[in-house]
Amino acid sequence: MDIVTAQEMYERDRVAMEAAGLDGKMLMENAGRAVTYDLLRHIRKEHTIVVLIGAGNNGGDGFVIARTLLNLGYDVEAWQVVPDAKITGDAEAHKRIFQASGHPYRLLKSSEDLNTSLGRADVCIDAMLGIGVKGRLKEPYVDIVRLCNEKSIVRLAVDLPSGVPADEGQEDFEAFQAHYTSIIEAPKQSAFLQHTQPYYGEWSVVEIGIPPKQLPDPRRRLWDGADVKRTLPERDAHSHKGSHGKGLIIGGSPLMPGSVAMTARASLRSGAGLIAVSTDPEAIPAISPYVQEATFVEGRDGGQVPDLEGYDGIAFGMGFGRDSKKENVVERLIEEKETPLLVDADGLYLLKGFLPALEKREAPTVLTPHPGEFAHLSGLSIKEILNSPFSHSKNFAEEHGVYLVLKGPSTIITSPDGEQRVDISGNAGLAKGGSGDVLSGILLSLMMQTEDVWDALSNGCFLHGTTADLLVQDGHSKVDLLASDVIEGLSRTFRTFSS
Ligand SMILES: NC(=O)C1=CN([C@@H]2O[C@H](COP(=O)(O)OP(=O)(O)OC[C@H]3O[C@@H](n4cnc5c(N)ncnc54)[C@H](O)[C@@H]3O)[C@@H](O)[C@H]2O)[C@@H](O)CC1
Ligand SMILES: Nc1ncnc2c1ncn2[C@@H]1O[C@H](COP(=O)(O)OP(=O)(O)O)[C@@H](O)[C@H]1O
Ligand SMILES: [K+]
Repeated sequence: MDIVTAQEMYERDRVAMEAAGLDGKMLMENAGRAVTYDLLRHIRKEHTIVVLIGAGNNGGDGFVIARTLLNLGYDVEAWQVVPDAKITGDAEAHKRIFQASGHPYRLLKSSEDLNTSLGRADVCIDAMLGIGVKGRLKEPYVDIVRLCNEKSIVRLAVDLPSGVPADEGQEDFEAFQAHYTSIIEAPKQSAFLQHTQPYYGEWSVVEIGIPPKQLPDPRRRLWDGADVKRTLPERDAHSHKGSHGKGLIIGGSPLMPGSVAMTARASLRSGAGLIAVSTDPEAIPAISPYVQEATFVEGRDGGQVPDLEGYDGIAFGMGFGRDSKKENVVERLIEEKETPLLVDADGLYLLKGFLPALEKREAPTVLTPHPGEFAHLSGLSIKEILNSPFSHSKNFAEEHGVYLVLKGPSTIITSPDGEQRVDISGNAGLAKGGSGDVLSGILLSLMMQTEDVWDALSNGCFLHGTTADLLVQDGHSKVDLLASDVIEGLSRTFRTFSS
């Protein structure tokens, strides 16, 4: 499923009209009807419904929705919240159809009247503003949004909760707080950002007849379970341990042995053939009982770098420490240019001074920062990153020729040529030390089992988050879930998603 900006969405409407001959009124009818049937899942026959209709095409959708609900026999009050003169174009055409169908609407004169109406209602449908919103809401929208948000009422939004910008990069807004949003055609960037996503509530996407084959590719999409089923490699019956990758994990220290232990165990639980660990010898007794299948390699004494040859993939950094004396390891890893390399956690701090050298590497380099680590690497503030994660990730990945996995509730995975995939699996049970180490292990393992690093990373993020979701659905809670539970839960997720 594509993820679009407002501009890209307008472009889709244009393509539908010019290339396929659909006209705007037809699209609005399709949109309004599709949204109505989607919203009906949240409405009961005995409910009283208020539909709020704004000035643009989102308001036009509102007239279609109100008409469809009235035709179906629901108890609906349609409120046009702007003067008649503001309803123009396709929206005006649908207003005429609404009236010609014998349905009345109420015109907002004072918010007192609307307040009374909302006070009687069970459900409020926000068809005021969509992707056309510019800047902060003006009156009368601010007042109405506040009234709706303070009422104990089911709040459903059409396309976007009014006031929420469609695109990243805008933080100054006030908006309708939806319990559920029925998104038209494709999710907008703001459905995935920390500061705007909560306004959507739950959401899903309705199809309105725009022909997919005619559409430009935004090179930004949601990665879901169907994608995983389609791309996760099968395990060949005649395979041997060498066919599934021999991985090296460099990390851990006497005070942080657990991180590398979890990475190694997660890697093996995700199908890696062999895993070797290079760590401080003092940490080995703490690691080996937890992951008996792993071997240990020498070479961390006195700042020595282990032998890096003969591996199908290397993961570096978890629990390693940030002492700059250890930077020699980074230099050596970059030189080992033909082996895929994943860098996480402390490794990302040590890597910062060597970013320009990454372009020498021939095999893929994968960086897996959370926003704090990405801020350190990029020199941006965490706030800048959270406000515009799509563009900052893209710029960074393209500039340094790396795969960037920017972790969070919506994880954005960017390829060196700027294509993006978003994984929204996972829950706050993962907001705990160790979750990232487990993810690194899964990613290392999947990277070694396919030529397609891009799919491996996307699948790894999905399997990690989905495992946490499955564990929380049954057995665990978000409070008690541990990173090590996620490792043990992988078996169920692989059973579900492997063919
Ligand atoms: N052919 C199309 O273009 C289709 C559009 N659709 C709907 O149309 C929406 C986009 O339509 P529009 O481009 O008309 O945009 P909107 O419906 O978001 O409305 C734009 C209007 O809001 C006003 N406005 C903008 N910012 C404001 C602010 N901060 N405070 C107060 N008023 C503000 C503008 O002056 C303009 O009148 C989509 O979100 C979707 O719901 C659907 O009907 C499908 C087809
Ligand atoms: N609230 C959340 N919802 C969904 N996923 C989350 C949430 N918090 C964290 N995660 C996921 O958990 C992992 C945490 O990684 P990271 O921050 O590196 O943790 P650590 O370094 O403590 O192991 C990432 O994959 C991230 O996407
Ligand atoms: K809306």
